[in-house]
Amino acid sequence: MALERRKFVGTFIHSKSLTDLEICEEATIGVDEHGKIAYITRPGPDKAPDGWDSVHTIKLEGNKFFFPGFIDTHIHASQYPNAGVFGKSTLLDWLNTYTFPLESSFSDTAIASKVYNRVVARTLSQGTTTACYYATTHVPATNLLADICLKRGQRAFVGRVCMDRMSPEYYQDESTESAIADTRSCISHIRSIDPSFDLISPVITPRFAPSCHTATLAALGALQKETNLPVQTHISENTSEIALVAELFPEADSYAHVYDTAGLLTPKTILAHAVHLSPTERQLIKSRDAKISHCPASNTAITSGRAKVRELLDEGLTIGLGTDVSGGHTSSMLSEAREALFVSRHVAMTDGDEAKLAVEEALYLATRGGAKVVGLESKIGGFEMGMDWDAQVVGLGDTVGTDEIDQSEGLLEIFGKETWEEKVAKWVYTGDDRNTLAVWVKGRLVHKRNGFTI
Ligand SMILES: O=c1[nH]c(=O)c2nc[nH]c2[nH]1
Repeated sequence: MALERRKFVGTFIHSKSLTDLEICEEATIGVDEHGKIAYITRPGPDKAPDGWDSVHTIKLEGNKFFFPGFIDTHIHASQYPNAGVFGKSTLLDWLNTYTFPLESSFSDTAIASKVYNRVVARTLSQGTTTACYYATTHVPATNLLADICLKRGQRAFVGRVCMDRMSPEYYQDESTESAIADTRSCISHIRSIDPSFDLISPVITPRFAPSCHTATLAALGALQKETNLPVQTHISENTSEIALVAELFPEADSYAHVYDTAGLLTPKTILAHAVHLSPTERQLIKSRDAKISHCPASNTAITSGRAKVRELLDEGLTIGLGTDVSGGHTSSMLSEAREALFVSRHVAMTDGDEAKLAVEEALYLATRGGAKVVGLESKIGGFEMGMDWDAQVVGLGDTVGTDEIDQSEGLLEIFGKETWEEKVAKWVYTGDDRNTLAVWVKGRLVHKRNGFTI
């Protein structure tokens, strides 16, 4: 879709590295007709190239700033109606009690349409510009999710879930052959709506090792080799699940080894959770350059465990954040970043202060880290020349005036003496989607909060 050139002026904040959050005041970014960053002037008067003088300008003032869009590296779109509904369950009983009954209802595309439209609109409004979605086993509903992401403009990886054992009879693939045929059918559909997978990409999705026969895992590994598509699955989330994997795959040395044997541990593989990995598994994952989606809200909610993110980072693993709705209760990546901060503090209570993540580290994981996890680090996750304009405007509200409580929505308690670093910390710890005023994906405006003018 042809776009107009635009200029964005004001304060830009993004991660340069895990520990370096760059704050650029009085800067200008020019975005071209293709939604790409064509030039950056930082800081100081705009040094626009020829032809950019009369371009529409979006200028931020006060406690507002541009921030890269969030990248959710693991979210079950179909489970969105269950967000917050998990009782006291843990993974295996949670799947049977809450998850499989809901997912199976997506044989009805009217249900799928309602849920998928809602989750895509909601996550866009929360600043998620890229999402790695699990759908369900149903081909029509999975294709519909891809259509909805394309129509609403969210960058997405859409996975048709493969599961042919250890699942209820009413909700599982008939055979290895049918799982592969249905997966191919979704790949073809996505190719028909987005031929170069520019915005929407298929992702090969074995649910997790226990729900796939060895032959199915191997066939999905072969499909990955044939197509070079990304893979997403779960690993080492919960101790009962790990025991089940050992029972079902007695020949395997470890959970990670099961995926490796099937050819599913690749540089394009996203492994969600990774809470209880052994040192040997970590080494194997690193040697295959597979990626990890850390899901702290879910790991807490369904009591899976506390992933030791500092250790994983120190070992050089590539990590992003995933909301894991509805194991996780929130679809907001801002909340997920906060959960990552708090879980790291719980780890610190036993392992020492070194385990604590800093705000800038959590934001890195939610943006640049996520971009690496989904293999798009040259395109998204930061503000660099040639990158796509996947961005959000964050507004914290005006500095507080009187001791009356201001009832306008989304105002944070900014007293006026805060540095930008402190304002960002207030956003991460006390903000929500009311602070997300506008969102763009590849230069296209995909969400604007009522009352915000651009
Ligand atoms: O958090 C999770 N959510 C799921 O849907 C799932 N399936 C297998 N393992 C899982 N873990």
